[in-house]
Amino acid sequence: MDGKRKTILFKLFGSSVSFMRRCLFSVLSVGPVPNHLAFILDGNRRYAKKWNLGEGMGYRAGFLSLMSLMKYCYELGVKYVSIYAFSIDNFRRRPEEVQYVMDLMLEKIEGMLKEESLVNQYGVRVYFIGNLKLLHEPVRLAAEKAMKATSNNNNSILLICVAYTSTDEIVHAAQQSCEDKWAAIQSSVNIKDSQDGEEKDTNDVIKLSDIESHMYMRVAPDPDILVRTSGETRLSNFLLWQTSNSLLYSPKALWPEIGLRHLVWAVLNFQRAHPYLEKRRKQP
Ligand SMILES: CC(C)=CCC/C(C)=C/CC/C(C)=C/COP(=O)(O)OP(=O)(O)O
Repeated sequence: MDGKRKTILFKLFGSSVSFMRRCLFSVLSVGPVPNHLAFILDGNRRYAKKWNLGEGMGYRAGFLSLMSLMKYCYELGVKYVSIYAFSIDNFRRRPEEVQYVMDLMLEKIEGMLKEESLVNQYGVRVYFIGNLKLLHEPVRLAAEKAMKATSNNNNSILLICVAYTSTDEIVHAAQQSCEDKWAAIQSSVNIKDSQDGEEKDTNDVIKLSDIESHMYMRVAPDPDILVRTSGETRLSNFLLWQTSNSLLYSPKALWPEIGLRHLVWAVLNFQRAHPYLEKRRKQP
């Protein structure tokens, strides 16, 4: 078969697969579609080992899976996708491994800024979530640039958790809330001193809403589903505050092996559990 025919056949195959996927999503959309999916990308190094690849290739394969899954999520109508891309604990890995992931991130973030990228194709707004000061400088700058460049996109939201752990997020939010409260108390004392007026209500109790308004994840609702690949059933310090009513799904597949069937299975399970999850959410 000559090259031209092969290309035509390849394109035909591609468009019929995408047509069937869209039909499948139309059927799935008859039930409730999750608004927010969160993923722990586990098993990249094991994938590389399994296929005798260099460790770095595991991460590269992981990035490709991430792109396909994001595409499926947005086609299905999921508005928010969160990923655990690098935890604060991951900085304790071998320096050359950390450097490899940072270089890969830099390369991929720069790719996101290109016009033909998935992010621009689907109108995705990107947030980098976490203690960004811990990132290598070029990655932090690229992350800030990507957040700014996509700030007018509003079809879907991608939250990339890097230099993130839940405990760090909670401590940060608690510290910020205390600082705000302290500043409010100070300013009310100053007003009282200068005006010698009526005492202002300076409630010095920190409320749940104060903490929540300082969480890094405040820009998104709580996840409906949390997926952790490679059969692990631990949360590993990811979104501990936000997942008390999320459906947890832990397929055996390593992250680079995750695909459409896992997404469909997760959504079907969510739809089955939906009445119960909704009831839990409405409880005060
Ligand atoms: C720009 C952007 C979002 C890039 C993301 C790139 C990417 C795939 C990062 C994954 C990093 C990571 C530490 C995954 C955990 O798997 P693991 O290495 O712990 O695998 P293991 O469980 O087999 O050891």
